[in-house]
Amino acid sequence: MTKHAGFSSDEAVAAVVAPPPTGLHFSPFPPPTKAAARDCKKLAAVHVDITAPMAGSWFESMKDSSPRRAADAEHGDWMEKHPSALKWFEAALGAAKGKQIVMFLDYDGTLSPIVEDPDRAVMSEEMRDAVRRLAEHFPTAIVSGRCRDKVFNFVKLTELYYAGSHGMDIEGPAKQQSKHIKASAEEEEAVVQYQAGSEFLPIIEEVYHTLTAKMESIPGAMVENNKYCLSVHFRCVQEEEWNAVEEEVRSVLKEYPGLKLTHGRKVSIVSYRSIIRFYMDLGILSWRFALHQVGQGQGPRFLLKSLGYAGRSDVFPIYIGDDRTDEDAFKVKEFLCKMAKANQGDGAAEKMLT
Ligand SMILES: O=P(O)(O)OC[C@H]1O[C@H](O[C@H]2O[C@H](CO)[C@@H](O)[C@H](O)[C@H]2O)[C@H](O)[C@@H](O)[C@@H]1O
Repeated sequence: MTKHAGFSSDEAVAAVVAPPPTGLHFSPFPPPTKAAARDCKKLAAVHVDITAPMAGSWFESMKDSSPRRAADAEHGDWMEKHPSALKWFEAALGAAKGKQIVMFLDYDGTLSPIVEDPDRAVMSEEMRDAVRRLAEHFPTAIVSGRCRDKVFNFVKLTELYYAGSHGMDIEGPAKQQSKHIKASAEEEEAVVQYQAGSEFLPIIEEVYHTLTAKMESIPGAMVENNKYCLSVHFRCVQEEEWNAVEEEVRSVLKEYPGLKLTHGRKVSIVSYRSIIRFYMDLGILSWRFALHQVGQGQGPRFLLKSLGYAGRSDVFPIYIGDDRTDEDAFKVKEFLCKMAKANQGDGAAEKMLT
């Protein structure tokens, strides 16, 4: 498999949002694995408690976040736990039949190769063309941890939705530009927009400066300002120094108890809400609630609403991503499915996700 041909990638973990379980609208798809069930149970432990002492497992888990491509036993084990959704491609096609597909694509590591310098994570023309063609057929959103402007500057396709800063900052095409939205004449000029948590911007900015100063003493470490969240990169830091990076980040965050810490691929992400909550707000993950009418879903379900698909049961969202933050999204999806099956309301889900 070519790393960046089409939407497949040896490193990518692609998730196809499962149709509703039996008794509601659909049967489980793809078949749940034991590993997936375990991951689902670990949901509450995904985010880092910065007041807790640094666990030794942090280091191992960080190494795992950039899986090796070599076909060794460790890699085989990783692949077993993270099976490619392409295995179920035919089944996915079948399950999507007659439904409206909505595409959610991660940027780094999915549309662009992982590189040492985040500013050089350029997307190929071939990939841009593939996304362009995809968007001709399905409403398509790019979901990224990067700030929205930055990811737009990489992708440069005006017909897409962009959910930057893990969904805290969303902008869609003017409705007249989107063939997927049925807009009234007055609405045609309107640009779909959503920003949340602007009151936290000064704090994020302050922490950005503090962390940047702290990282100066660690060769290779770098802080990226993604507006609503920050990424502390350590891809270019010697492995022996990774703990130093983590300790510095945690010591700064102790002064800001409201801020959350999440880990991606050789990156520590600082945000004012957990990434899982970002995705809840984005609406991808409230999908099941809309589908099953189990609860009201407290997130704005922004993208789905603006596309006019909220509450519809004939929609088939597909989310493709490669990072641990994307895995959060997949885990929540599994979790919501369980909640739906257990017939518990949104309130319970929200409580467990906070
Ligand atoms: O959720 P994502 O959109 O995947 O955001 C996660 C981080 O992606 C970017 O960092 C990753 O890609 C870089 C360029 O290839 C690489 O150098 C880095 O090690 C990766 O973690 C982005 O630069 C970060 O801001 C995001 O947090």
